[in-house]
Amino acid sequence: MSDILDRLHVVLEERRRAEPQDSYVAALHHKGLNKILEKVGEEATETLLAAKDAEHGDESARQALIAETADLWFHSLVMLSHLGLDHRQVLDELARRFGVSGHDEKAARQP
Ligand SMILES: N=c1c2ncn([C@@H]3O[C@H](COP(=O)(O)OP(=O)(O)OP(=O)(O)O)[C@@H](O)[C@H]3O)c2ncn1[C@@H]1O[C@H](COP(=O)(O)O)[C@@H](O)[C@H]1O
Repeated sequence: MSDILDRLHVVLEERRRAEPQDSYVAALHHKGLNKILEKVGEEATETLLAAKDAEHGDESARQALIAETADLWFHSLVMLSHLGLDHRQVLDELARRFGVSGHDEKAARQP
């Protein structure tokens, strides 16, 4: 799971230097933090609406919630990238709360 975050991170870093007309992420960086935050807010709202639908919904409602959550995570990663941060600091923080260092994180996930 964190492998895909690592790979996406590499792409997001490249997009900070890309031309806005060539890439959605580069266009977001070009528009600036306020636009990125607007997208994070939009995706958060869409995610909570999808969660309400999924509560008593069918499989397609559950899939829609997964897609909206992916949009929210993705735009949150763009926000972190815009500010010179990335998923590794967030995973380290979660690991700290879980009572392990980032280094021990994989071991802690073993059943
Ligand atoms: N994971 C994603 C991803 N998830 C969602 N999105 C985009 O996020 C947008 C979602 O916003 P909306 O649903 O509001 O759609 P929209 O109306 O088109 O958006 P706006 O015009 O309102 O900004 C869509 O345009 C999606 O295509 C993503 N765009 C890119 N990625 C990843 O980022 C990488 C780099 O993307 P580019 O910068 O486009 O090369 C890609 O290889 C992907 O791996």
